[in-house]
Amino acid sequence: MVSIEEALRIIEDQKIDLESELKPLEEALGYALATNTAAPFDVPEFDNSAMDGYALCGLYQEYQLVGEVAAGDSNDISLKDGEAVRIFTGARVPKEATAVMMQEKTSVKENTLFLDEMPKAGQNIRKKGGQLIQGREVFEQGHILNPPSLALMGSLGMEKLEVVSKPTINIISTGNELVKPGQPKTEGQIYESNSYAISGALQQFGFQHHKKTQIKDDFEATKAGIKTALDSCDVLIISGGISVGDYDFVKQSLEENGVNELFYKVFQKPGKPLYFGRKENQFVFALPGNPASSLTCFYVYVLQLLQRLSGYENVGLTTYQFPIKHAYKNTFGRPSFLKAAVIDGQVEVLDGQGSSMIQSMAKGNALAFVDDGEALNEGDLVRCKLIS
Ligand SMILES: Nc1nc2c(c(=O)[nH]1)N[C@H]1C(S)=C(S)[C@@H](COP(=O)(O)OP(=O)(O)OC[C@H]3O[C@@H](n4cnc5c(N)ncnc54)[C@H](O)[C@@H]3O)O[C@H]1N2
Ligand code: MOO
Repeated sequence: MVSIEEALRIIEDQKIDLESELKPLEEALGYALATNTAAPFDVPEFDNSAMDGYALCGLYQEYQLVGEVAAGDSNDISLKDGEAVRIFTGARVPKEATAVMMQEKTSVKENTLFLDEMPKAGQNIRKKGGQLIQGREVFEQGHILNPPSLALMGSLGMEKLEVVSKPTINIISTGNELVKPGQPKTEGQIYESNSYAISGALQQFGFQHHKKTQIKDDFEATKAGIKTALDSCDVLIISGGISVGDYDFVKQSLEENGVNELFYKVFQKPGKPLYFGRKENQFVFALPGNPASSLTCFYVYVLQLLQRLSGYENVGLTTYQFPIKHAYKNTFGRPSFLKAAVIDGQVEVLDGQGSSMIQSMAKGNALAFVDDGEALNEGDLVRCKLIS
């Protein structure tokens, strides 16, 4: 049995080879850049107007109007002192322009433009290179592509990006008692639900599973199912069958498939029988079958590895500290990740902390960490990971 810290360190210490691929912009969200990126040209590439209005040559309150420039126009109007052109947001500002005045502060009589106030030099002109200078670094390798990053790369004309590949993930659920939702079930059977939590949590963080299978509690079937799943994934996530019962065949089946144990059992609640192993460059998590245990282990351990395999530098859920709304003592005999709700900056530990209880986790939004035997008074700070 290892401590939570030891388990996390073992995951962190794994040597990992990253691979990269070209991704179209539309599919690159959430990927880490595999290379440094420099700006191929200045952004903006030319001085342009920040307003619909008039581009002015010289600083006066009255101008002679000599034409119009719309966004996308490439014609070059040259202005003389005391002249102005009608201009629109994003349109190229003539070289000689001193400022742009927004149209609400102007009036036009015949060909003469009158301003309500004196313009200021440079006003409402977005300067060439104001955001990025050609050749300078835009993003370092490892930058995670969020929506504004995609916009920026698009504005640099980049259609495909060299990104770190994400791992291929397979899911196996084990248990004779499990029936797929929508199918008839007999007494003693339950509907399979862990795989939906895992595939949902994968999607929540920009991953997706490749194949999902269900295996009976049978040694040969478990061994064969694991072998098949390992044929097509980088990370295998198994739920159930990892404890010490007579029908728990996962650990032995992993060994027989050449997977080396890196840790088994963590001193924590929920999720004590968590297993982590490796076979060359493939990783296996066997999550305890209890629904709250398997999902908690995903958030605390599996996510970290998936993000590292994707080239992320900062991995896992951030830990925040919130004052607790009520006194609480952890009497479970193990350090605990408690189902909790963070509301208005305060954390409430929810009823229904059993490892099989998923409804409290579904209604909450956080895992609150309380150490073994720790007694908290109202207002004490609690470390929380926000899960939704
Ligand atoms: N003698 C001991 N018994 C148990 C121990 C122990 O230390 N000694 N540990 C308990 C703890 S803690 C946990 S957690 C569970 C984990 O057991 P398994 O990983 O072997 O899980 P199962 O026995 O297969 O299932 C446990 C529980 O969860 C339900 N389950 C399983 N898979 C699913 C699924 N895909 N969807 C919905 N529900 C699922 C299953 O029906 C069981 O109720 O072991 C304790 N026992
Ligand atoms: O550790 Mo188990 O996950 O308490 O139920």
